[in-house]
Amino acid sequence: MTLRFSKMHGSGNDFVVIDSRDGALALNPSLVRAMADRHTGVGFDQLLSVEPARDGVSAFYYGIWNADGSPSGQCGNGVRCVAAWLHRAGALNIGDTVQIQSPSGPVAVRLVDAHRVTVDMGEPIFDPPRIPFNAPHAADRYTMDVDGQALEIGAVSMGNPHAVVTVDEMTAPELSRLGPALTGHARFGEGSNAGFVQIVTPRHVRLRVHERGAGWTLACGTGACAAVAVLRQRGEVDAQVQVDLPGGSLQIDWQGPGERLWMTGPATFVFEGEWLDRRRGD
Ligand SMILES: N[C@H](CCC[C@H](N)C(=O)O)C(=O)O
Repeated sequence: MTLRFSKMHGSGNDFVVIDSRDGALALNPSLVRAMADRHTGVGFDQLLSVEPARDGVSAFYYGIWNADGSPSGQCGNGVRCVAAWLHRAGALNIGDTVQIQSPSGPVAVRLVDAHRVTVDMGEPIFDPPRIPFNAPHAADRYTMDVDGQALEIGAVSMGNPHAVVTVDEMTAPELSRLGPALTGHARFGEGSNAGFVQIVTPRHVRLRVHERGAGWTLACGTGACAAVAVLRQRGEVDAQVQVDLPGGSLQIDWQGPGERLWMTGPATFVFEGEWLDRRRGD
């Protein structure tokens, strides 16, 4: 079996994008894990499949698989790459706005240029059962035991679950322990992406994310959205925030509760390739 793919990244969060607009692609966790291997496979944080829309109104559907083979509901850096991929495939023009269906619902993308995309990510979700996060009611912060340490977190969904922790130092050594512990914390029923955010000014933050299903990544688009949503709900950042991640910067715009959140950032092509899957002997 051979699979053609595009290798892309959004601020260093890297992807394999596969064209399944004919709906023929049959992925499974073991194939995803094999392709994700950075020694014996192609290597990626997530695999994204471009498929026919399933809701009858979006232009396309896109599927999201983490490197460990688990599915996700949303991928901020990934949907920007899908938009740029569609432009390169001749299916989307610069300046156009088009709705793309994700596993957690539709988002609207607009090509600013061939390598920069703005996404209407919808409204952040703070209602615990919809994150899902185990709490009696929604709050702008929760204190919980993480690996023996009392940690104050924010919890929000951007179509996928996020925990957000404010830190004074991005290089704090305990982050390497707290990241995985928070990602697998039992209060997040489906796991979480764990973001550690330092407020530089109300319009500028730094962020590192330990992603569910992928580990520490160079950037996380929904993580940037989640961090701004949590901090803005607390009144600690402005409506427009630059989020600096290890792999690059994203621009997040959110007026506040009840409003939709917008993310703008890059989408970069790296190479085109063909996956020669010899595991089946073909
Ligand atoms: N690891 C995430 C999916 C990818 C999110 C991230 N790469 C982004 O850009 O939003 C999850 O399991 O929910």
